[in-house]
Amino acid sequence: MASGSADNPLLRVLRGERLDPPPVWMMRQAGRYLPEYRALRQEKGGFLELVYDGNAAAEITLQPLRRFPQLDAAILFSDILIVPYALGQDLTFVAGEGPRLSPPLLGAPLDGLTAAPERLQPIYDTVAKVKAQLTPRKTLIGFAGAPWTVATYMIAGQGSRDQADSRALAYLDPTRFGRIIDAIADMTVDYLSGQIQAGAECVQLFDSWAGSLSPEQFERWVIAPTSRIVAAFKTRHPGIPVIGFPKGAGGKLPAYAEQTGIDAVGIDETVDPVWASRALPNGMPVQGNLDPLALLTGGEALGDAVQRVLDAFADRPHIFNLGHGIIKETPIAHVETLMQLVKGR
Ligand SMILES: Cc1c2[nH]c(c1CCC(=O)O)Cc1[nH]c(c(CCC(=O)O)c1C)Cc1[nH]c(c(CCC(=O)O)c1C)Cc1[nH]c(c(C)c1CCC(=O)O)C2
Repeated sequence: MASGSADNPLLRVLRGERLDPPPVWMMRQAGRYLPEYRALRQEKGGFLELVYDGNAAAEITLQPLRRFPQLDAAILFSDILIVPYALGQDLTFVAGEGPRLSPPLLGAPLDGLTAAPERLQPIYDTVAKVKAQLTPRKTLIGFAGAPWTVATYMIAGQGSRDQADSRALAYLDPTRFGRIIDAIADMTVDYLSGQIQAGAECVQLFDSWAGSLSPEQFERWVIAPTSRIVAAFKTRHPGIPVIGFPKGAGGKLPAYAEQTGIDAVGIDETVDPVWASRALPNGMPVQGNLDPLALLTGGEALGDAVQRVLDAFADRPHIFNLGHGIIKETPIAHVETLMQLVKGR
């Protein structure tokens, strides 16, 4: 099933080739910094309405590629919190406040939820719609949240600054916490697999809160469940690349890269790319790590920051990306400049 990567830059790099210029995409490239996204969101009412409208979601997935022809990949427009929704929690997005999941698992048992895997089906339809409209040179990236990050939302019922409730539960009742992690991991394997069957060509696991765990807890709740997901996924889809993005992992990145079975590792903007290039396994593709604030700011600082990233990864397979999602106030003109800086005029 390792479909033709011959003329597809992102897949070539994910399979270990170095390309100059590198392929480029941006985390959160479909979203609020684009006026065409804001217009559709206004029209359809809310974020979840967009995700569950296949035509709208496919259109939003493709919007950034229409505007920036240099982009090498489309990332499915959806959200990591669709998995908790499929596990039976209610999901809403409160304007200006972010996501809410109920009941929060801090006060309610997991087995009180009724799994609803049919809530994933519309997402696969979106994937198929996007795939049908993409040229073979552009890669379609599927994604899911990693169990630790998803668990922090399920337990608190919303985003939380330091994930304290989840970290405490993990110490207090590791058996109960482990059951939550396992339920997320199982659903995630099905979810990623469904995206591949529908036409996605690689997947990324977002572990946005990996940075809040102590080394032992990181081992137990980031590395171990990620390894299980990757192993199960690879059994179903041998040869399909997995990108792992453990945001904030810092010095724990080499262990993550070596032990989880992922094919490529995403690094955030706090990681020194020169260190990362030396410390990460030889030949492993690295994705990152322009500071989203440099992109927001633009000007000379942006040019310098882009060059530092390109230089640091000159000797290994590299996928140019931001260290985290694009900030919604980022001017379109700065993204155009970034594309020219990475790809040459
Ligand atoms: C933690 C997390 C979430 N979602 C995601 C993460 C992990 C990555 C990260 O750390 O940024 C991942 C995500 N969310 C979204 C995508 C789509 C694809 C893409 O990257 O372009 C992806 C990959 C769309 C979205 N997901 C969300 C929006 C904004 C919706 C809107 O207001 O229009 C988009 C475009 C909403 C969302 N979704 C989530 C939050 C906390 C919020 C509200 C805060 C915010 O608005 O940024 C959970």
